[in-house]
Amino acid sequence: MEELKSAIPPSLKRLISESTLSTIPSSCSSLLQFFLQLPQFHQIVGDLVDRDRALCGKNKDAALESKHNGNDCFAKADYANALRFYSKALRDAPSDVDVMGRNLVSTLYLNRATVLHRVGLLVECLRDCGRALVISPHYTKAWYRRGKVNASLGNYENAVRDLTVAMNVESALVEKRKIESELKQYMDRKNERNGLLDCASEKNFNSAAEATHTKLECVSTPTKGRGMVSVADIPPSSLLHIEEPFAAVILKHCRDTHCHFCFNKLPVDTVPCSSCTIPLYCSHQCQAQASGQKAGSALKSRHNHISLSDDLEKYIADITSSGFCTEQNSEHSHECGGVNWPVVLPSEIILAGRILMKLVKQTRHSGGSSCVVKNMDLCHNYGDHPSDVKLYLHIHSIILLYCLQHYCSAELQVDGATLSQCIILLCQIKVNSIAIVRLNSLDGKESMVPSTILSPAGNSLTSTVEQVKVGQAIYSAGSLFNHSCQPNIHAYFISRTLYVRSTEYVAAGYPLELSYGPQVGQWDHKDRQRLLKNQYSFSCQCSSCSRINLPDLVLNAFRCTKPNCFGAVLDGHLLYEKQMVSQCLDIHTTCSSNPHMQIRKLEYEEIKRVAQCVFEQTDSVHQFEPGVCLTCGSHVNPETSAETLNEATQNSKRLKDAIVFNQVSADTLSYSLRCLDLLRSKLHAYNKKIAELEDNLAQAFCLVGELQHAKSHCKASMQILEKLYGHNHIVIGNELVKLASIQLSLGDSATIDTTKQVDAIFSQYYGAHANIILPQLEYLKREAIKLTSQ
Ligand SMILES: C[S@@+](CC[C@H](N)C(=O)[O-])C[C@H]1O[C@@H](n2cnc3c(N)ncnc32)[C@H](O)[C@@H]1O
Repeated sequence: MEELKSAIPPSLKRLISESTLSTIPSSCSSLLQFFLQLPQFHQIVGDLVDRDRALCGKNKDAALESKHNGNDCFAKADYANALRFYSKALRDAPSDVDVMGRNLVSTLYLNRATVLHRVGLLVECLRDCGRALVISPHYTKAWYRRGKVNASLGNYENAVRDLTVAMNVESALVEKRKIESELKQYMDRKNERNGLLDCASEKNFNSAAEATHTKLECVSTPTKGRGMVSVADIPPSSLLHIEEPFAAVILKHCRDTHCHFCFNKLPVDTVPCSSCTIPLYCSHQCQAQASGQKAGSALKSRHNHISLSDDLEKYIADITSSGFCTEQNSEHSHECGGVNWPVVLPSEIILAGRILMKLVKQTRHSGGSSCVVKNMDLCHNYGDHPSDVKLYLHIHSIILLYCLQHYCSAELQVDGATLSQCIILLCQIKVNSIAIVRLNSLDGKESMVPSTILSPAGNSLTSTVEQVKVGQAIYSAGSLFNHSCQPNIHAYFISRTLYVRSTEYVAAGYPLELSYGPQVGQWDHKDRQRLLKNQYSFSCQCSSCSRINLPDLVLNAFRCTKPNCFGAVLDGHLLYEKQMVSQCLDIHTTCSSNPHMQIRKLEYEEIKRVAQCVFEQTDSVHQFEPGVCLTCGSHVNPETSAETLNEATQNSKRLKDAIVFNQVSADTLSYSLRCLDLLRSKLHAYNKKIAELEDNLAQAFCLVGELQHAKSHCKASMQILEKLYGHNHIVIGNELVKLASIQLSLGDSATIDTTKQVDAIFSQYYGAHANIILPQLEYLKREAIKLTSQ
């Protein structure tokens, strides 16, 4: 793309940079005309769409080579590599190739199932057997393996059914006899005990069913365009909104780790797309929903002179037909077949392609004749984008439409009008797309494994959770929620479904606002404003940005050197308009009458304590000089403090590296403790840098097995974060998870109270879904109860 960009003459670049909403069609047409005469353009488009140059297509030879390598590794009992090679072979294998009379894909699934059985991954093994049978229902070895693994799971009823089918489809007499004798053993055991449920179902788990009972309304706001309110008062933790995405796409860095449809972490038994090597799915269901392909042909027992009971017929039908097919949701079909553009172009462009194709299909289904794609009812701000973004939008719209045209040339014209709509769509995506996130355990464990947190010394890790962005999606109604730096609602995801829940009491008609990223306590006012401007092109007008907040004053502040003064010394200029100060003063009176603002009342006294003078001079614009205490007016030399800060920041980085590489030495710890003393002597007690270092020290002490120290540093970090975020914020919930895991390792009876606090916060943010979002929670609760009952 850089090559194309540099070929554009300055006059055309100027035309694009000066383009407005009404002139985009003509600037697009001019750029298109220019590109059409440019040989590099045709070369680039050819590389992206030409099937002869495609690198992501199925490849029989590559699949056979990986299969061979997998077999070698299996023979040497190198199961980890055998698994890797079979998965790679599955990714490359064309779906219609037979090797030695057997479909290659089903053979590979069974080979992988055998490895999974060997390494004890029984449920995964059962699923792979099912996948082999969906493709080859007469595959004796797959029925046989299925029977064996069901027996290993104690599920003798299904083991008997599997071996009965295996025996019936097997033609060799010797083999039949062998199966028969095993079948007899399983029948005896079946009679002895009832087995577990067949847990190889490919259906998605059923998330705690909960309905929304709150009626929301889209209203027009004075400063933020449209916004959402509730028609009635809402208690905390009410589920307000559930929505499937209009379109969604996985982010590039998660392509090999997360399912391309539901965005959950991939299991070891991944399911690749059946027509290209790009997407990986966690199940046949996700594969079918993304590609609109239906796998499988049922075993026709009657035609094969096999006589089976009705119960067994139904059992076979359940296993051998994948049963998943939704043509409407086939979001990947236009990207499939091995062409390169879905891998090369940025995720937001792929998302735009998915939306355009969905709109084209909707037009087709409704019998619409227009070939021009209509726009979504979403806001955008084309005019506010800088020149380089406008150029990027123009170039990528042309490229994208050329790529899509190869799939549906009749319905998508590459002309000024369609290109203009594509650009608007890309702008809408920039403003309205929502990042799909997952809570990940930083110690690399999805769920808390007892040994990692219970070891009393050495290699003990706290359970640390962080949010990771895995996908990007457009939710039509979800994008009507505005942003607040102190949000009163919380958005989260189960698979790709968006859930929105209130986190505090919200009065009827009061704006329901979530956080697009930066929050009070995390960043100060100017950094929040800068990020929202850069990323979303708006100046935040939320209530927290319109008045003084305690976190904004102290987050990056130095401490006052005068004894007993708790005042903050700012690190840079801070400008407060009169209105922002008086709004804060008003809170004191407003709070008493307004129940949903009670929490602000609590903050008021604290703000006053830290920044008295702000409240004493309410008659002008306040410009605070750096280096002057907000409370007593004493002077502090910010330069010497800044030096200390730099040194401490360097050390924090070293400590973090030592934690990542598990190389925490006594020297690193004692040096970090000296830095902590230094930070505490120079920075305001609520400065976030102190919290970060305390947090790192907690983790470092955990690693060397000094859990008492780990506990006190964890608590010290939390005390600061509570001042910055408030007691019930989800950030505090995450900190409490760490504290509870340390307390548990210490056998500390306080664990039960900590887990109760974690439970309360997570329930407020996730309601009945808390245990799904944070599987560690259930474990912590159980272990804490055990501890108290000992
Ligand atoms: C996802 S949309 C929200 C719905 C939007 N207000 C509408 O009318 O469609 C994001 C846009 O809403 C506006 N917006 C959201 N939160 C805002 C805030 N705190 N301050 C100012 N504008 C905001 C900005 O124009 C932003 O680009």
